[in-house]
Amino acid sequence: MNWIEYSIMINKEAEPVVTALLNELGANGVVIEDSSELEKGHIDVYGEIYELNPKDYPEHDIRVKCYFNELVFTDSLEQEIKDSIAHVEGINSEILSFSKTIIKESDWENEWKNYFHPFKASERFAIVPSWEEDTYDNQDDDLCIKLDPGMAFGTGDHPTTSMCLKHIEEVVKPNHKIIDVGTGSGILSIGCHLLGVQSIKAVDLDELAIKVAKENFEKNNCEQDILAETGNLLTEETEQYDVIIANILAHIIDLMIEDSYARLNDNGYFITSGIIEEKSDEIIEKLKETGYTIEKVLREDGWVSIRARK
Ligand SMILES: C[S@@+](CC[C@H](N)C(=O)[O-])C[C@H]1O[C@@H](n2cnc3c(N)ncnc32)[C@H](O)[C@@H]1O
Repeated sequence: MNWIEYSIMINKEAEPVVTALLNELGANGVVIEDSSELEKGHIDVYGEIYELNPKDYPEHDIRVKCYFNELVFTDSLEQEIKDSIAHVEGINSEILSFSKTIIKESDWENEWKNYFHPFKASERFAIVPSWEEDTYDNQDDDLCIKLDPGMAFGTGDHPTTSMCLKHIEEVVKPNHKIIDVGTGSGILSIGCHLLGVQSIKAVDLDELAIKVAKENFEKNNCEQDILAETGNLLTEETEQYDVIIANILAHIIDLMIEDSYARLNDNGYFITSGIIEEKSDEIIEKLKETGYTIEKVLREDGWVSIRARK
């Protein structure tokens, strides 16, 4: 089976809404190539400054690349993507353009290897792809999440994920019981496990995500402690948790706020992310109305992540 790499040129301001839309329309993996990255000095995990390859970046604005299984990427889906993005508020139609490439299954792994290198996602967590595991020099004693991106969202380089990792490293304790809703690659569950948590449930609506998450749990030797299964938000949950994590999208998080409150123990944490700036006040208001105290709000590149406390 082949994959479709769909590339979309957009203006920077539209990035959060466009990536959110692509995730909603079923994209498996979204990569952002930002021309302004080329101008920054990048420091690798060894503290060395390195240069990005200009070939991988657009000369101006932002290129969003997203990936679809060729069987689902129909003409009507392509049209729906074009129409939805053309109607995004603030989209610059002079910059907007679309292009499509077919990636053979056999080339897929190498394609990711070009993009994906070890990096620090937060104070304590580093993300290390399996093919660089043996050569990674862990000078800072980072907690290393071994990850191959596969076809599920969650490589740690998206601000919505790294902001969750920042909340997690601040509040999660080994005795906590945790549910990771919309686990994707399983990255946040692996992070919790590295902090010593032994009771974790990871759910996702998407069967493929659960398959990839399980593979990643095995790579991190935590498959014994994490129960991974398909599920829709918290609708089928009957147990109580100390921490509920959900990096999805504002309108989906909205649907689970009341259930999250009911499923949390007193003083428990609800860590949410995937909320675009424009929706954050609405979500914060609803969290407060439900009974939560807002403990910390992180913001990055137009995305907001909220830590609420019961
Ligand atoms: C943005 S990704 C987050 C992945 C990972 N947790 C991270 O932080 O990088 C959102 C995930 O939520 C899943 N999802 C979307 N709607 C869902 C629902 N109603 N119930 C459970 N999972 C859902 C998607 O399949 C996707 O894997």
